[in-house]
Amino acid sequence: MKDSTFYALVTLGTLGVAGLGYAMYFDYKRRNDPRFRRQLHQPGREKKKAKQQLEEQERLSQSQISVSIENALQKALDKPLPKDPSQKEQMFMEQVAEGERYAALGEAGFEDAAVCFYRALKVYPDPLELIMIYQKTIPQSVLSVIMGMLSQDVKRRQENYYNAFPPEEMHVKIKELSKAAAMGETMTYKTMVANKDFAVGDTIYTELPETTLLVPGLTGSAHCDYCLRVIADGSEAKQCDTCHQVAFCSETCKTTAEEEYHRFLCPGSAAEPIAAAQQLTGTWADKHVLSPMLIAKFFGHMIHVEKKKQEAGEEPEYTVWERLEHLKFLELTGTDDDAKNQELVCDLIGSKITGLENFMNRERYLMLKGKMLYNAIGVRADGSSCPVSLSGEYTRAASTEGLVGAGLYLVSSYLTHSCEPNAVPTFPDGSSRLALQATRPIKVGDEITMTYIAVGDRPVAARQQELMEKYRLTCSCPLCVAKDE
Ligand SMILES: C[S@@+](CC[C@H](N)C(=O)[O-])C[C@H]1O[C@@H](n2cnc3c(N)ncnc32)[C@H](O)[C@@H]1O
Repeated sequence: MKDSTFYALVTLGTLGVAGLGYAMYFDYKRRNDPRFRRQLHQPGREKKKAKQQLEEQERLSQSQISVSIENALQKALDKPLPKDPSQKEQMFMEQVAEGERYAALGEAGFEDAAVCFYRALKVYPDPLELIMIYQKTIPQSVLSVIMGMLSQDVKRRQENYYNAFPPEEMHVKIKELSKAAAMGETMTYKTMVANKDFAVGDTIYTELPETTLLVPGLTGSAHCDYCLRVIADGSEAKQCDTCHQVAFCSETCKTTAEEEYHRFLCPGSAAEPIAAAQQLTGTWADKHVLSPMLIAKFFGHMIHVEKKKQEAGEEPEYTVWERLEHLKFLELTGTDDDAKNQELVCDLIGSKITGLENFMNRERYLMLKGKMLYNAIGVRADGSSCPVSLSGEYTRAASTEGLVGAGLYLVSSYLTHSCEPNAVPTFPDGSSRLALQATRPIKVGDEITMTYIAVGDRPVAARQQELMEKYRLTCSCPLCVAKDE
């Protein structure tokens, strides 16, 4: 059964608009969606109106606009927004009516009108649709202020993002570093630094993954498909009642997996197989190509998390999508296989979430694949660390021994590679819960590093070649820089 269109709109509104930033999404649609472009640029009367609006916009000096944008945004954000859907609806109606009253006063009422319309936009499930309605119904000067508020709001959110992420209790910060790299270059990148001193063996933080994937061959009965833990001998593995192809270590893992992703990905019963799910499982099990399955699981997880927050009336500061957006990714050129996998993922998740096929276009699919390949970390069940290495695709890999799967971790993704790292991801519970352990003394402000590849006693050229091929990075770790000089 499909989830309601309203829920899908809210979810995709969150993903597509709040997630990417209204302005970016707006701009993206304008460039890529012909239907949207047509709606924006309607001929005849609309063109004339647009010209008048442009002239009006020019009349307002830049300084006037920017002052009023700052003020207006502050006013709009000063009062908290309701959380309850019916209160939101009521507030929406009130703000639009009030905005219209202010707009009717002419220029003197434009700032207050923009505040009201902006607050209405903040609670409307599909803000993009509302902007399109505003375009046809409110004075252009007010719309200009609203669009300015929007980009200012997005900018503020971007700037503030790392103030509250990672959470304080993890004792690390994300900082931008510039440093000398090989061959005299300077590199600037985001990295994780310590917020306090750590001794060798200390656990710096622990982190749960957003999504995980078991190595093919371990599914079925040996390991829990949700937390990757070994299912102990004698304990009753709880298999999916329909496909019997995945097992869970507990009823909780089974229920959570069902809610988050398995309801999309279950390949069905032997009697009635679901073709797309079977093919996706085959891509992973036979070809060892991990990204389609990771993407599908991640999507299921993200929609589940956002839906839960909505149901609980929580107003998350940032969505899971926004957090993912902040991670770097490999820019990839799509292959025919990618196109097929994108279709499979859309078929599966789109069968439950209306509108997903519009959201999950080629560009976004490749971006997600690039995020997974760049950031996923391998998981071992026995307490030591061993990033995954697969035949077709890879994750950060120190060695392939003891591998049970891969996970996407939003904080640990920021760990920089070093050929002589000061930390190592470990999995002390035997599950995918990651505990980052210090392997050297770390002082406040020090960059925290892990190794993405097998270092051993390999020569610098071999390491650099692998890092370039897999991560397109020229390693600036002390070991590589020293060897280059
Ligand atoms: C997976 S991301 C790590 C997090 C990333 N710094 C970010 O901003 O999200 C990999 C990127 O980090 C930087 N990086 C990681 N390890 C590095 C190293 N040893 N030397 C230089 N750059 C490195 C490069 O910019 C690389 O493209």
